[in-house]
Amino acid sequence: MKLLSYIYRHAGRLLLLATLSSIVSGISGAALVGVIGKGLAGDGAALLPLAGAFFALCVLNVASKSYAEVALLRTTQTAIFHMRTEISRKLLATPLRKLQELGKPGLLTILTKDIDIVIGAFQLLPAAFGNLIVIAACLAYMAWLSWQLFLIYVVCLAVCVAGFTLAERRPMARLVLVRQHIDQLYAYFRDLIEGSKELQLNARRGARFVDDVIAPSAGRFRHAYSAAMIGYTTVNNVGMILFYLIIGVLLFLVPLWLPQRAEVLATTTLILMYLIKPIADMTAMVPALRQAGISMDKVEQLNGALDAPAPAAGAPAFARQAPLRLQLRQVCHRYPGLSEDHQFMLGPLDLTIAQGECVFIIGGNGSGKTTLAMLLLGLYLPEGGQVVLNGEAVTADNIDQYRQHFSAVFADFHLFEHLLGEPGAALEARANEFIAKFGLAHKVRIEDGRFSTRDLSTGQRKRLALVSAYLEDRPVYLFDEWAADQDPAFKRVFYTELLPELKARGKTVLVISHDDGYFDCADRIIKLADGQLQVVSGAHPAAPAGALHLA
Ligand SMILES: Nc1ncnc2c1ncn2[C@@H]1O[C@H](COP(=O)(O)OP(=O)(O)OP(=O)(O)O)[C@@H](O)[C@H]1O
Repeated sequence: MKLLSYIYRHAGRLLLLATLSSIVSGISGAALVGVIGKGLAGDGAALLPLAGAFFALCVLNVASKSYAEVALLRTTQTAIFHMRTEISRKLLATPLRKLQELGKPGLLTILTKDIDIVIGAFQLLPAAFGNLIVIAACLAYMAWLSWQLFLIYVVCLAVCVAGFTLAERRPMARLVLVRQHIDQLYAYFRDLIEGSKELQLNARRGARFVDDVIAPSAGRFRHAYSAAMIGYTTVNNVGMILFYLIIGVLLFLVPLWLPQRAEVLATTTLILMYLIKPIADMTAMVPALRQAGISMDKVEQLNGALDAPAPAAGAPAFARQAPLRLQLRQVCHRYPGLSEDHQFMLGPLDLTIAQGECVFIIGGNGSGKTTLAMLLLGLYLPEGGQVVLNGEAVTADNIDQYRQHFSAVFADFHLFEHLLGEPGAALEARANEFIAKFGLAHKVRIEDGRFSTRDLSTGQRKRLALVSAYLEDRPVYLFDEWAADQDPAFKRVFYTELLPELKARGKTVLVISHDDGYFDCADRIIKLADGQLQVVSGAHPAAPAGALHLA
């Protein structure tokens, strides 16, 4: 039902056309059975018109069935397209903290496995839909032939469906369990792929990971899946036996107390035989449709969790004034810890950064440098206090606009294959210039708006990430331990040439660094310790007096 309503929302018109042609196909199919039944009754005089009706119905049936299948295929593909693009857009609009809380493994399982399962079911829907229409048309024809037989048949069928629904409860519960095991198993697979170096290096550890972690999880999946499918197979087979039983009752027992004309009995039997395949097909689809229902719940839960409120129209804009003035006022951020006493708390911090400053953020591991960077970049909204740009406070409504002032290369950066800028020769030429500037012209170039390769060393890939950041040409740059993977020569180029160049272009540069040998390259140094500003040195002439306060 959820699948159908999703399709209806995204391709309602096509679904309507598909439904109409399926109805024509179903009715013509049922009429064909009727004509065959009449032919079997053996009235010689009527044979010629019957032959005409038979061939006309054949053509109508094939044509409407083909159209319905094509229309349903288009409908389901449209729905699949919307599902994939909608969820990607929503994901991008979701606050980073929320994504971090949802977790990469869970998100990936939903985006890949669950969406694939739903897509698989979407692809079954055309056949399911066609079968439903055939069943409905055949039942209608049966009712027209003999309402008593129809009533008895419908009552028997309803009892069977109720029995099926009851018997299906157990395998259905197993399917829910299967989905939970998939989550766990996929998280372990991710560990296996990302930790393959460590596991290959130590054969014993690798074997233990497979034997003690993956095998039990895969075993739990196998057990639950087999139990679910065996359950469904048993229920389906019992259902088919019951179906034959109903045919037997209608054909041999009912006429004993409710005599029927031979022609009616023959045609009814024909209809029931004709219905065996669509009904068997429908019941065989049930496990896949149930799995899709469970996956659709996951997709909808994710959709709900990602339901970021759209930025309010008329959100306060940032004054396009130069120079930019960035302020943190009593800003704080908290991460949950093992217990209330072990929470990490950054701030409250007060800080002002003026345009053209080169500020180094230093401090020990876990002191809060990256968290401060996330707040400055607008990737986290502060839990307390305000981030203010040019006198305008950053809120959920204007945060997207705020972020457009920054470009960053994170410590755990992601290098995109595509440049993702305004396409054109100018962008490619600038990118190639930067590649040459960063000493990679012999390794990589831009082809069709993308890097010719990303198979490079970590330090080289980080230089390409810098190319992407340079291309964005934003007023504020943030580099989180960018130089950590660079050789001494390029590290020096970064601190003594690239940073001053950016500064000379009027850019504000924020650098998270542990390279104490280059701290003198900063206009100002901010030191964090356990989430608090500790030591501040230097003051940029552009920074107003008292711009920086210790919390
Ligand atoms: N997603 C998270 N959930 C919970 N706690 C977190 C999360 N990210 C960071 N922390 C905690 O917040 C604190 C500050 O982390 P942060 O990454 O800001 O430190 P850092 O100064 O950048 O460290 P490093 O130099 O090691 O990169 C750490 O104690 C860390 O354990």
